[in-house]
Amino acid sequence: EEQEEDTLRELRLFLRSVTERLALDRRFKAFTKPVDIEEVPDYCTVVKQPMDLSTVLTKIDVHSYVTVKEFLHDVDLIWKNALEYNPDSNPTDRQIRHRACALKDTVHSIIRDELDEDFEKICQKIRESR
Ligand SMILES: O=C(C1CCC1)N1C[C@@H]2C[C@H]3C[C@@H](O)[C@@H](O)[C@]2(C1)O3
Repeated sequence: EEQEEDTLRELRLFLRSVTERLALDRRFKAFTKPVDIEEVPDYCTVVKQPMDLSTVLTKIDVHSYVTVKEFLHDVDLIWKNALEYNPDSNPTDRQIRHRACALKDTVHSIIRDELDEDFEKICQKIRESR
């Protein structure tokens, strides 16, 4: 009902605010756009579900997320994909993994600091009802 749409509108505003902060952080520039599969032809053979911050913003706007948990699942994909595709001990891979870990830790810290657990509980009830 209308109250549910009010809740989901507030969820989208919160998720946009979090995602935009991440996208503005220079450490996370490599995560802002999809990996260019013309530049990296084997990427899709290694990474089964590519994800990036611009895709997360699009998913917010098309109402793909009904809970913060679903949003965090996608941001965690960005982190896991980066570790999976860049596992080696060379400085480039290490820098990507360091930044991926910072992305994951930063988003979880923002959520812990700014999300009311009762709000997420209401979102979960809406998700279970659909
Ligand atoms: O995994 C990624 C992105 C970094 C986080 C997401 N890429 C795979 C390629 C390997 C490495 C160096 C460049 O070849 C560049 O194309 C990529 C992009 O970085």
